[in-house]
Amino acid sequence: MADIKQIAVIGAGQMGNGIAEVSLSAGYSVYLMDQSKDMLDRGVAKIEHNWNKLISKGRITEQEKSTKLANLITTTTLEAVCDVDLVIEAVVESKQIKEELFARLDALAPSATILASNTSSLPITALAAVTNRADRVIGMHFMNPVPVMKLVEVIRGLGTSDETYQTVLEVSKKLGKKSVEVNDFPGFISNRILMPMINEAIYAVYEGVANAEAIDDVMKLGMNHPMGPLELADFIGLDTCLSIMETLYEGFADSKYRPCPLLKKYVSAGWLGRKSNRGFYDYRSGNRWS
Ligand SMILES: CC(=O)CC(=O)SCCNC(=O)CCNC(=O)[C@H](O)C(C)(C)COP(=O)(O)OP(=O)(O)OC[C@H]1O[C@@H](n2cnc3c(N)ncnc32)[C@H](O)[C@@H]1OP(=O)(O)O
Ligand SMILES: NC(=O)C1=CN([C@@H]2O[C@H](COP(=O)(O)OP(=O)(O)OC[C@H]3O[C@@H](n4cnc5c(N)ncnc54)[C@H](OP(=O)(O)O)[C@@H]3O)[C@@H](O)[C@H]2O)C=CC1
Repeated sequence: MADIKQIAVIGAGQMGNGIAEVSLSAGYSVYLMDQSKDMLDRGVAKIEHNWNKLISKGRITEQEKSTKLANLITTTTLEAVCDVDLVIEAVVESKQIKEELFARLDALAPSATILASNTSSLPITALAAVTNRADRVIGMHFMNPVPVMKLVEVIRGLGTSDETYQTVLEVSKKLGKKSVEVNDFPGFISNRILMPMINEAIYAVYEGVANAEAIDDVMKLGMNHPMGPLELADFIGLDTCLSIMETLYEGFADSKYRPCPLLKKYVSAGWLGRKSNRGFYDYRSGNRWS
């Protein structure tokens, strides 16, 4: 099993900054890379905000926060981050972008480096196929919000070695997560089950069965879900939800996964949920409407 000391996280969006946060808290040295300086600044601000909350609750000290922050390096240059033991990719859910990135990572990183993807649904085997290290490519699928949710789905590509799998299990454990082993099929377990429910809730809005609030209330009050499916879709990001549905639809060639036209419409309008302040709810003035 490889001894992991340094982790590079690629993509500083909501998942990337969460993965960086838990990695720093577990004592790893972390590089956080994004193509946008603004996203890096926002990512670090979110990590500091979370730690400030923990300080105010007396769970960590200012000194502990400073020590963890000293182990973080941010950069917009991929070349600057590749000399690490483990890379965790968390860029947008696009097969093309991720494959291009994995090919570049393979060219830049030492041959022993493990390349993990936080993809929600895309085939790990196909990402591995653009590299020359299929045995060291694996899925490491965290849940949102990363600091709170206990699960990591660990997805073995066709060529993932047992050593890579065991190393990633050990890292997940050190991050305080419970791992579940999953084989490489579209949407894995989590999104094969969650996303059709969200898509069905969107169909219910589209067909005028009820408004978003009513649908969310049914699932929260009737089924004890912490968030209703539409609130959760806004939280995940409607662009990500659509990409996942498209992967399921294409991957299984089954019409039961057809993305709802209303979801497509919202994404094409730039209504991406919380991250764009508008989705099934309006977050622009702290106001929410469906
Ligand atoms: C799409 C994919 O590929 C996979 C996915 O991730 S699917 C999405 C999976 N995630 C979910 O389903 C989340 C469902 N929602 C929830 O579990 C809850 O609403 C929630 C945990 C997000 C918030 O919980 P809540 O009780 O409504 O709010 P709140 O009281 O503010 O927060 C509870 C705790 O979480 C913490 N928290 C909430 N959001 C946080 C965040 N973004 N970062 C860090 N901590 C956070 C709070 O600080 C609080 O901590 P303490 O209990 O220690 O004080
Ligand atoms: N949202 C969720 O609930 C979950 C998402 N995931 C998965 O995690 C991944 C990230 O999702 P999420 O964090 O929500 O997305 P976000 O949109 O919040 O963040 C993605 C980040 O990646 C950056 N980025 C895009 N292309 C590159 C690149 N080539 N190199 C470096 N950075 C890049 C984006 O920058 P810019 O804005 O400049 O393009 C953005 O900052 C996706 O694969 C998603 O499916 C997994 C679990 C849960």
